[in-house]
Amino acid sequence: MTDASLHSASRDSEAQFGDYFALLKPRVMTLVVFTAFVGLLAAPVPVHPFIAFCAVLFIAVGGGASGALNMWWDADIDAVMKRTAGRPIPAGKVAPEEALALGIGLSGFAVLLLGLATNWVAAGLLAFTIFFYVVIYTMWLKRWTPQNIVIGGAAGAFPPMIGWAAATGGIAVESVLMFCLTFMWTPPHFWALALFMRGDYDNAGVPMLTVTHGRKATRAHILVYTLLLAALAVAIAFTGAGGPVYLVVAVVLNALFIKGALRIWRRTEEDAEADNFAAERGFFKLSLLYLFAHFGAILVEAGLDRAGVALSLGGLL
Ligand code: HEM
Ligand SMILES: CC(C)=CCC/C(C)=C/CC/C(C)=C/COP(=O)(O)OP(=O)(O)O
Repeated sequence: MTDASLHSASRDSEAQFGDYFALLKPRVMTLVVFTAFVGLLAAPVPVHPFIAFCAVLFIAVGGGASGALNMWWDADIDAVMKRTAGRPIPAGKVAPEEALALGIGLSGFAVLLLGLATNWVAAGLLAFTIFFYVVIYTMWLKRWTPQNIVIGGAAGAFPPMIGWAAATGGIAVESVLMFCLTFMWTPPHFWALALFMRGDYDNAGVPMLTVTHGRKATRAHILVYTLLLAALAVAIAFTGAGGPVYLVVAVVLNALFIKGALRIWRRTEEDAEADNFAAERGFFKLSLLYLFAHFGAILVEAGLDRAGVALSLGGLL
């Protein structure tokens, strides 16, 4: 924290439910929760629908709580970035200590109830993910190194492993592959946004790659990570998590993603200024579809596997 005064600022007006809800970063968490949901349903262990619902709910609450803690700690930099200046704390709607209390309270609630509803491996992973995002990424890496999101991306990659652990009580090759896919996806996802958010991170003094190494280097980094991601994403088709449907989705989306990354790499700042970063904005949107479609395909493959097992069992009877 560089500006302690923000952390003790008082509220301008009465907070509404929507202001507290906004602290949970609900839009980002939808995709996070979807990956956890896929991790849970892709596991080869049937889970009672009510337990599955509770598990996904508690993972969502834990994720949201980590967002509130991130906003509490980052209130000073959020206040100077255009994209985040309207968030509940810098906007004076919610007092920092309220966000802190909400974040800690919901984190404890989510971890405890996930443990009681499923098992303590899943609850431990959820606690570790919250810790990683809040302490390792937000409090330490984000303001220290341009590798912040490469290492910190691990936080966003754990949810499918939490889902899988909720169903099985453990960790498996498939859940580690889902982690790796999300982990490799995070840098291109975020750096595309950093390119078109231009001055925000400079103004806030956050050492994002765009600030420390410039936009040209960031464009090259996006391309390299996209190529590595594509190799991994297509290889997953030939593992227990993949299959023919996944392969088609991965080939199509990775071809589009590589095309987008190549286009971004070739562009100069003048090209980007001329069309207001259209290619970079398009690539960021494509990144969201990319992850959603890959996890959707993993879910379909798990469903097909189960249908196959049911059919062969039916044949035996
Ligand atoms: C450390 C890793 C990550 C970083 C630094 C990052 C950064 C960001 C940022 C700064 C935004 C704009 C957020 C805003 O609207 O205020 C964003 C948007 C988004 N991110 Fe990420 N992200 C990361 C990981 C993830 C993960 C793992 C997921 C999902 C699995 C994800 C899903 C999304 C979604 C769905 C949006 C769009 C939200 C909207 O529509 O407004 N992100 N990301
Ligand atoms: C289950 C569980 C605990 C899930 C956590 C998932 C997780 C760590 C998601 C990270 C996504 C995210 C909002 C990054 C924003 O980075 P930032 O904080 O630097 O972005 P900002 O500038 O928008 O605040």
